[in-house]
Amino acid sequence: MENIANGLYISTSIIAFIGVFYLGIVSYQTFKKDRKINFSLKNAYNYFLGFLVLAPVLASLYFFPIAFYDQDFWLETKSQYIESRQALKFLGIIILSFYTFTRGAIFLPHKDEYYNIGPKLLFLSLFPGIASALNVMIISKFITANFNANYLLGFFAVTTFIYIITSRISKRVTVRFGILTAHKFNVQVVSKIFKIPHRKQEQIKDGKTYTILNDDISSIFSFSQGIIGTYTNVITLIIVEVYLFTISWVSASLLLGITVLIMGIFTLMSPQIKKATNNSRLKREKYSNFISGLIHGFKELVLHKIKRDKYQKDMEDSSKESYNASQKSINVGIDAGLVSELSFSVAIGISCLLFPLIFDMEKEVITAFVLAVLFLWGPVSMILNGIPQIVNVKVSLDRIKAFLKDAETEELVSNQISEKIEIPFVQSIKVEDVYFNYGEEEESITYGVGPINFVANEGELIFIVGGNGSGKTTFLKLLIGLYKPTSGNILVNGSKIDNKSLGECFSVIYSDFYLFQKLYDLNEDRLDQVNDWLEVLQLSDKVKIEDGVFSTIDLSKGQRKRLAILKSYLEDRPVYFFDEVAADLDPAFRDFFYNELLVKMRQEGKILIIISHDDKYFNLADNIYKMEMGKISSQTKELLALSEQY
Ligand SMILES: Nc1ncnc2c1ncn2[C@@H]1O[C@H](COP(=O)(O)OP(=O)(O)OP(=O)(O)O)[C@@H](O)[C@H]1O
Repeated sequence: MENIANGLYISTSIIAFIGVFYLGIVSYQTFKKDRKINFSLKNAYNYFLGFLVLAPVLASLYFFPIAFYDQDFWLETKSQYIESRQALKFLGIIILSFYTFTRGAIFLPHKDEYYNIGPKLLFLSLFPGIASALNVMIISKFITANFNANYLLGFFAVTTFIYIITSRISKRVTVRFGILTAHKFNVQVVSKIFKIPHRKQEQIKDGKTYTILNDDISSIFSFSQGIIGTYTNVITLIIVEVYLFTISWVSASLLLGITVLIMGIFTLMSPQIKKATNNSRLKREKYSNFISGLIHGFKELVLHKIKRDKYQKDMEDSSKESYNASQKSINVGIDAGLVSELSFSVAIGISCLLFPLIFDMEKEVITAFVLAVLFLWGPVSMILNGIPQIVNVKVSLDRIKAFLKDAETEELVSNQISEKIEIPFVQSIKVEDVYFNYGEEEESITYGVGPINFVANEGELIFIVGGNGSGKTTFLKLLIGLYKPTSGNILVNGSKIDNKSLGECFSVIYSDFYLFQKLYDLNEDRLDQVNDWLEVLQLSDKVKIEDGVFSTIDLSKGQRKRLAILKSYLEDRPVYFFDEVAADLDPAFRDFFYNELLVKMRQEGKILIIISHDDKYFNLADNIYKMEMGKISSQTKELLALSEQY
């Protein structure tokens, strides 16, 4: 009894310490203004609801000694009983205070939801673990000892109630936790993707990005779900193992040894699981590339049976390969699981059949032991199932980390140079001896452009001409900061600026542009001109702009181009770069584009750089540059008119 009282005081101190520690953190976060007061009715309801869960917990403190030690526990006058009773009452008061104060943090929510959910989850998920361990102890006590079944039944009812209620809350919070974790990773990955240098991003296959955003993040979601279950089961395992020690230390030691052994088996097998999982993810990437081809190349594929059938076959093969690889990684997990189950069965066999003979154990003890061990089977296999998931998530995290590594370097570079440069007005943009190489230097075949020297001033209209592969698009990407020059400088208003800020100066329409339904960047001052522009673009009966969103983008190619031009105009940036924009426009609208729109924009002081083959309009140009074999040269209009080689 004295031991029990001491044990209770130790538990009480631990709970009090955790409570004070948590309150310290909450106070610090409140001081740092990370938490703000929020007295809502919902919060108050949740807070008081918690007392309903707490009531049976406190009731179980009353029932526990009656059920497990002495039916007259609360009546006995012996000093040890009085001491234990006091310790138990003290524990009750501390549990009540713990809830009252720590749960009070609900009225001071943290701005990062993790801080609200995390402690709640860790705390709540303890209960189902403790409750199910207590249930085993009750049943095993019922078999082995001569106790009044009514008390045990009462206690059983209380623990079951606690189990159900806390499981329900904990599972719901777990889902929230999983969603939050997956969302957080999603946000992180997407924000990093924007920081990957464009050249690197071009080299990453679609399949990789899809797999990272789908498979890897899903595996983080599943893991965050599983890990809480594992935590609850580990609590059950620890309590029941401790209990087993009180029944038979020999058998319990064996069981503990086996548990450690099983963990060891999994640790040894985890490199194999990791290798198989990694391989399956790579196969999945390959399959995702086929999905990308199916979406983007659908028109090409669907036209001819032979193409369609061959592509479908390749896709099926890749799908099979990907699932076979997953099967391999699952198989390794299954083998590890079976070895563990076998070890567990051997442990039961030895402790139930062999040890009783050797150590002369009583039948009741064996029965209680077997019962508890059999009960443990469920939590143990759930813990074991969770281990491959841990490996799985490790693979996903490593892949995400590797994927983002390039992004980190780019972020660092841009942070060093730029400090929120805003360029409202560009007077001149100058390119000085810029070179760029596509391949790495050690590669035998590399393609590069340079030297490029180019200048454009406010209110100038400049044409870029050149044959296929001469380097026009590469020059465009260099000028707008998508590619970083291998050497040379790009100056805006005479000053060197970094790539990111360079991009801010431009509004660009690429030859393979993507039209978003929402206008993410528009100058509100220009909004009142929208209807007039839609009229001019002959789109007013097709498209409306409401709250910055096009009512539709399901239009013909030429109409979409017109919409892209409007979108670009609404962006109102100082420099415009259009790559083959007029190519899909009908003659009337092409005329409007060159003779009216560009002229109007030039009058507004914009710098206009146009990649074009429309020699008919070259007379509008202030300057014409010609690209050949990656080099650029300024040409007079007259010279170009004589030459037909662009
Ligand atoms: N992503 C890339 N990786 C490697 N080389 C590339 C890449 N893009 C272009 N190139 C090479 O760079 C050269 C210039 O290509 P670029 O796209 O700039 O030419 P272009 O003048 O725009 O051609 P086009 O009129 O056909 O669009 C070409 O020889 C091409 O093979």
